[in-house]
Amino acid sequence: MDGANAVEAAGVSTSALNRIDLSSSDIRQSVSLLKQACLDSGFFYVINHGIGQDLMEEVFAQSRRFFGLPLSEKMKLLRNEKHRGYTPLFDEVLDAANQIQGDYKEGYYIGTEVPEDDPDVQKPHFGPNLWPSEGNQLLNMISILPRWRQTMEIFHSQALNVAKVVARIIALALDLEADFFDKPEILGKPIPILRLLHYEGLISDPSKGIYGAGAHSDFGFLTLLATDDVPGLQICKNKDAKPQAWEYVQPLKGKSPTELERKIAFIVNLGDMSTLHRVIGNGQERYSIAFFLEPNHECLVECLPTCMSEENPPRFPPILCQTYLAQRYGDTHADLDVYRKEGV
Ligand SMILES: O=C(O)CCC(=O)C(=O)O
Ligand SMILES: [Fe+2]
Repeated sequence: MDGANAVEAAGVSTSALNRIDLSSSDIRQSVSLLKQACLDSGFFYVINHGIGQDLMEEVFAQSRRFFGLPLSEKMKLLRNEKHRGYTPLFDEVLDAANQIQGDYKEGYYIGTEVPEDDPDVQKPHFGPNLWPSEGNQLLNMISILPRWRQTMEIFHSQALNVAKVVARIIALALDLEADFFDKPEILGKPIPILRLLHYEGLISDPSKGIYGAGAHSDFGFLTLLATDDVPGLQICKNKDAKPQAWEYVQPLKGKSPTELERKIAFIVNLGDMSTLHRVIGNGQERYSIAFFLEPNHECLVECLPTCMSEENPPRFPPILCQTYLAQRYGDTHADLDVYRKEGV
């Protein structure tokens, strides 16, 4: 497969991931490429995903505008207990054992808009979003961030569609019916989380425990990741190897067969089962947009029927999606009391 042709770049090899073309009518080929990619690393590119380049660039531009605001303004939109809003530097610690301070990145969480009068608002991760133009009296954000909410809502909804299309190919690759994950109890009311990320121009130093993002696997079903042109994402295919070998995943701009413009491809990784990955800063500022698709709160996450047998029993006990997410978010994010104590 492509991945075998790793090329050397600045001392760290680059993993050439398979590309799944969502506009292709050859579904068998897509399934086979996805299956190979998942057996190899769980990472692949999705090209021709249908999200227009203009929208993609608008999301990056809006993200830059938001993170460019003074910290005092961003802190007014500090993440709440529903995990919506701004996460400052070091809020997340993805690899506590190897990091001195936490992730050298700031972020912004946006989820499904669930109004206060909707019964679902009781559920963790569900609630109203925090929007920069709202609840902020001191700064007239509307003039600074025009169309911010609109852009994010459109992207959130289109990314969810892309993720669901990818989920169908994953189902086929697992010898399941294409709509296996579309069942009401699995992706009927999923938890789709958009996260804008900004890495300042820091040079990481693994020997000193300084990382853009510490080594981790994601928490849910699958992640779509769009990045700017600055490299930084690295994967480690064998977490048990000593020493661990890390390879870069390069940003990819795929050429659409029907359009001349260059389109940003998504890097996809299979959530919790994904290969360990991290972000290494090279001194350049970097922006990325992550979209995490997690199943319904009450979905029982358990070994799939086609992935077990008598000789190969499930490796993990079943767990409710919301229980697992609560554990992982709790383990990796700062306690909000820290900020209360700081008087935010
Ligand atoms: O910014 C990136 O390239 C990766 C981010 C990531 O892995 C995450 O947020 O889970
Ligand atoms: Fe990740």
